[in-house]
Amino acid sequence: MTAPDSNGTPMVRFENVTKSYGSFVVLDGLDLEFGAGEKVAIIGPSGSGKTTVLRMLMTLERINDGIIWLDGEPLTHMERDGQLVPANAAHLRRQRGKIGMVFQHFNLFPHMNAVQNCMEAPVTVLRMPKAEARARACELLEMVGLGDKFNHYPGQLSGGQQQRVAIARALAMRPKVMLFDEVTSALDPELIGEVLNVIRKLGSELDLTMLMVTHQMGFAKEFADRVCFFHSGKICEQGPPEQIFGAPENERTKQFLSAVLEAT
Ligand SMILES: Nc1ncnc2c1ncn2[C@@H]1O[C@H](COP(=O)(O)OP(=O)(O)OP(=O)(O)O)[C@@H](O)[C@H]1O
Repeated sequence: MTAPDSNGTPMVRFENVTKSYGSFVVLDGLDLEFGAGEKVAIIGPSGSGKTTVLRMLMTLERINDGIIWLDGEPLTHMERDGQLVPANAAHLRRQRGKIGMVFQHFNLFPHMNAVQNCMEAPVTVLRMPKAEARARACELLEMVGLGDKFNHYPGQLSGGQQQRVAIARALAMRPKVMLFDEVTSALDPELIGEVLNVIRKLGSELDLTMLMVTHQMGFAKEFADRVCFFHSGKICEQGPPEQIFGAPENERTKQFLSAVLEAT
């Protein structure tokens, strides 16, 4: 189902990944691939492990077993004396820069304006010259429709505008993969559309691998090349949106979708 890149290497590969908190197993031997440029929606009930998949990919926490690969290189591991060993903090930091993540809460720096928010990581992490980082920030803010808000501080922006700054900020690191974790959940209903429009635009204009945990089934159906339905830390069913939403095969998928669609 994945769209491999020209070398046939998936952009992301989870290989037998397990994540536990104490005795509670959240991801249970997960095998999963995402192709270069692929748009994937991750859906499933609360607590099924959707966010954990993104957090493990972002290396925000360590996995207990297995390995995650990014663009053919070990993400969670590093090579030492010809062996793959768990990555050290410096390796994780370097790898993390290749992945952009946008969260439910925008987490912008309140004392920085929109341009400064987008410049901060490229300057401090990538050591990008300030003029270049500023030009890139402006270009990205234009792309997310905030060309007239360069000097606005988060407190002067609506939730939807702040989330669009957060998207521009993540893109400023030139990530290979963008992760979106319920990015519209904290927004007032009338602001959701503007953020989804930006994601739609990025999907059509940039050749980025985009993984999205979402409860917006309508958007998932329209946007995703593939939908993965999670249940209890495993993929229960996956396939093109027309299959998952139109003719789901698994009983759990059917139950979940009928409950969600009934509630909307
Ligand atoms: N730091 C943690 N410590 C202990 N348990 C955790 C921790 N983080 C997540 N969990 C548990 O792991 C399970 C999976 O959480 P996760 O956030 O991945 O689910 P989710 O599918 O994204 O759910 P939701 O749709 O509600 O966000 C949940 O039962 C959660 O309580």
